[in-house]
Amino acid sequence: MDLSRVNNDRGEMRIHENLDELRTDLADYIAELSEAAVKERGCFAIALSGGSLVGLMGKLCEAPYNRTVDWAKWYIFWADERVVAKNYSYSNYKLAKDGLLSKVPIVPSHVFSINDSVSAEEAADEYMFVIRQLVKTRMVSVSDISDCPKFDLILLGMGPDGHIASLFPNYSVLDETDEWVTFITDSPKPPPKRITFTLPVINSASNVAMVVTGESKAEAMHLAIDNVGSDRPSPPARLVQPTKGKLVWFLDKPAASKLEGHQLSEQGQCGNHFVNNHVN
Ligand SMILES: O=C(O)[C@H](O)[C@@H](O)[C@H](O)[C@H](O)COP(=O)(O)O
Repeated sequence: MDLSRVNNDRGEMRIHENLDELRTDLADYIAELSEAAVKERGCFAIALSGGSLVGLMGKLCEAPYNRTVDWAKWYIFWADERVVAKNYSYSNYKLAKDGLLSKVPIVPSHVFSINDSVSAEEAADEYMFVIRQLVKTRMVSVSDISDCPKFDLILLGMGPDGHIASLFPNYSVLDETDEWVTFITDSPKPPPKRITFTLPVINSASNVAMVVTGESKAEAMHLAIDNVGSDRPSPPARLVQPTKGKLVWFLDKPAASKLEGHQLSEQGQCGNHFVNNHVN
């Protein structure tokens, strides 16, 4: 696999030559984390997002992963969800069900989708209650420095404006520290009503993967990673900083194209952030 890997204070960057290689690397990464969590604590608590992410996880439905992953031990959540009916094309649950969950032997009672028949506020409260029960039984671990749930893996995409989950730039929910799950009713990306994990929950996870592809994300990636100075906007993605967990960025070259040092590393030289380390 032709890939450049770099570690810096913003996590590990994995920049892929093409989407097919990114898909394989992402499937390997998720399968390895699942195996480690099942070995260590008997189950794997994973939170998904919407957008292109589920499509990029598609290799998990294929050999060898469809047979080797211990699907019965997976407990599935959503880091954010649109408050719409589950059969509606906007639903992140439907996206994941159609693209992944219906194709592998997941236990239906391990799939924790939101209540879509109540208000966004009630859906967020109920979802927090559900997670609280699972933390009590340790199906979801708990952070050792706060009372936050510690998911084994939270998978996030990023919008061109730098939003993650349903935490959009300049929204007050970015400052929410009391709740695990909160809501908005005026999302700039449709549909308007959404629930979302808060930053303390995201940053308490054992592992966070940011999966970001396409040139439209290049500027937001630059603002999320590089030291751009306080006069430039700081996108929500910059606030993803797991306290004790590990952060990995899965990028394609267009998404990475504005990162400092990327062009230099493309020419085989060392940039500020990038040292080419080709892994086979
Ligand atoms: O439900 C949602 O809208 C998402 O969870 C959202 O945060 C998404 O992950 C990003 O907007 C990236 O989406 P793309 O990968 O499709 O650009």
